[in-house]
Amino acid sequence: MNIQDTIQNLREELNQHNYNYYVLDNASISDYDFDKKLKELQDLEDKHPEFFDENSPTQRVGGAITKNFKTIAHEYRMYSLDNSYSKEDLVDWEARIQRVLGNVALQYTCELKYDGASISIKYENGKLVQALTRGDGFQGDEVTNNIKTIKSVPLKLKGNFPEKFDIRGEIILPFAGFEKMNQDLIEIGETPYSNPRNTASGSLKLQDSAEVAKRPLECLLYFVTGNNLPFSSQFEGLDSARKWGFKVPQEAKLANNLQEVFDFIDYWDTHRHQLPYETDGVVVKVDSIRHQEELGYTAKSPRWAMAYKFKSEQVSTKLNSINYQVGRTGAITPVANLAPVQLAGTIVKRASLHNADQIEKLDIRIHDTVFVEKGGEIIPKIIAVDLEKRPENSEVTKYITHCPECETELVRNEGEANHYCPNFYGCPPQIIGRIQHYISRKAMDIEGLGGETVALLFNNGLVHNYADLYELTVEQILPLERMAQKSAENLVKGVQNSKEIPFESVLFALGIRFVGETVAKKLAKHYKNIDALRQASLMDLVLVDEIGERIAKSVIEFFENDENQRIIERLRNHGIQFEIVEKINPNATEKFVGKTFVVSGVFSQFSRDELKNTIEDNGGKVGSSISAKTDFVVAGDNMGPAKLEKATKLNIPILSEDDFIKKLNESE
Ligand SMILES: NC(=O)c1ccc[n+]([C@@H]2O[C@H](COP(=O)([O-])OP(=O)(O)OC[C@H]3O[C@@H](n4cnc5c(N)ncnc54)[C@H](O)[C@@H]3O)[C@@H](O)[C@H]2O)c1
Ligand SMILES: [Zn+2]
Repeated sequence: MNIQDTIQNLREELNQHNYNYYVLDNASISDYDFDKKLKELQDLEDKHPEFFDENSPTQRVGGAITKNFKTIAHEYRMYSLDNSYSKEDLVDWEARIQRVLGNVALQYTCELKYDGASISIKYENGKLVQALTRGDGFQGDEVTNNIKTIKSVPLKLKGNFPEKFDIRGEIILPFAGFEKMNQDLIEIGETPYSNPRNTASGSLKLQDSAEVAKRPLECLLYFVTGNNLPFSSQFEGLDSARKWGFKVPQEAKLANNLQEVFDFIDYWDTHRHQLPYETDGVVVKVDSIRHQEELGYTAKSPRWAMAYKFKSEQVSTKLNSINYQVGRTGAITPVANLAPVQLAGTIVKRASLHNADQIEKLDIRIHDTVFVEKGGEIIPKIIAVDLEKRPENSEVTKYITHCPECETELVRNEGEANHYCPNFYGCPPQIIGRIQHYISRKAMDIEGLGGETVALLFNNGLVHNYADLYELTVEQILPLERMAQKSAENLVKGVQNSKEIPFESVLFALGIRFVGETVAKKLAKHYKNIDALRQASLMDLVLVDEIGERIAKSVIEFFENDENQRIIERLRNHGIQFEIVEKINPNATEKFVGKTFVVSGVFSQFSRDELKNTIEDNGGKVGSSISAKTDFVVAGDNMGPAKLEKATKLNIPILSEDDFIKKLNESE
């Protein structure tokens, strides 16, 4: 291949990766490999300036605009950052700067590099007016409504702010929130998200801002841009932004020379794992804005800033074997057993392999030497195989075809990543898992009974499903390992007490696939009792607010099953709550009887659920979409434009939150 073709191929390949990464939020190579290829291209282009192309990925910001949002041009361009991987790179950078500025003394602002999705937010007269993604740097997606749902983004500023400016920051998902989201997904049998960055970036592009509001996103700010700004350095800029009400991390430091920059880098290279969010490096910025202006920009990044990337914590180790775990919903998860190795402060023995596709994509084989990385995931993951160390007689991994626990043939539904064991009622880990879920805190909250005891009860033939729990006696339990009179009595008592648990938690406890806590609440509220839910048709179910076809089908399948019907009858005979107990609200009135409301947007004094409850408590109905039957629309902070248009067209009065409260307090 000649040089020109090599360059062309690299450009095409990198463009495809950019698309996967920025548009689909689904990278197909590691960042490390991506950066290596980009560097390779840069080197070739430097050596062969005759093949220069302003559209090369080395010359352009990698992101892209999507078609799902309004495209708007940035008033001030958004740039990327130059990368450095060593302190020598920074020394060279300072020398380049001093060639431009002369031998002036330089101060640097050092900041952490937050790993999320960049955002530019425009404020006018102290009010948030617009938020754009970086897009291709010239124009971005308008995601104002989604950004407004993030609690740390001020809608109104305080203090002495300029009349008009843009502020730049990063939308991130802190580890705790990310893990909670994943825990919720795992609980209902869904595949967890792969890392916080992609999840944050994907969240920005959701169409329904009410969905975005549920995600624990945060916005960390690092740069103010505009005309006539009231500060003359980056460090002062950060401080001003803090005073106007923005969340600007306090870790930023002013360094008086490169040595102090290195100290900052060294400190955070070891302490970054204690931060509540992910950072992949440090950003070093020439502090004086006058100097920044003098230095200017390349096609892709400012000359006055440099990202220093931490070496991602990677180790190589041997893959000894692959285990296949069966979850409570029957989903199969392959797990790699590794030769124990030290990584990011812990000893790693296992790594997630996700699913069959992942194994095939990376061509992971037993006895391979693999690279393991610890990112924002709960357990580390394998990112590549060291092919040079592959043993000669190595064989392609054959994914299992039968359940390792019950030997049933596995199935894989179209469009799903995981294989399933369909032996719902005979596969031990599924049975045990279902009972463990049933007794868990958010479900039936059974005190005196833990996950291990459930397994013990099952293995001793005492329970086969959660209805069996209610027939356990102290005499039956006592002979079990480590079981004393007192604990046996507590167990039986705990089980009996669970008869008080309200219907919505019972519905969650049943463990219907895709029916998590929130969905269970919705269904309980809508149908009021289990018989109404059991008789609901597919059509009927999907009409319930926020219930999609996938959930609806799963509910129907659950109730069609004879075994489930029998178990439910037994639970009913034991006195489990199968209908909602209406709370009597002393503030309830009849003032909204016969009126249908549609609620849209985000509110400051109510959560959406509280607002809906208030309407219902006062006799009104809450509709899911605007139609001729709607009497009022209650509009929060960022009602969707389509809804607004529809309401106006149909001449339906739109109430602000304040209007609604006024109406509520009006005498009848
Ligand atoms: N794996 C893949 O397929 C793939 C594809 C494309 C890009 N990538 C990865 O994405 C990265 C390149 O993306 P990029 O062009 O957005 O550059 P970048 O993420 O390396 O740096 C620029 C961005 O850093 C952010 N940032 C965070 N903290 C900041 C701070 N304190 N000050 C200023 N900016 C801050 C800003 O949003 C800015 O846009 C590389 O790490 C690359 O490996 C990977
Ligand atoms: Zn099985």
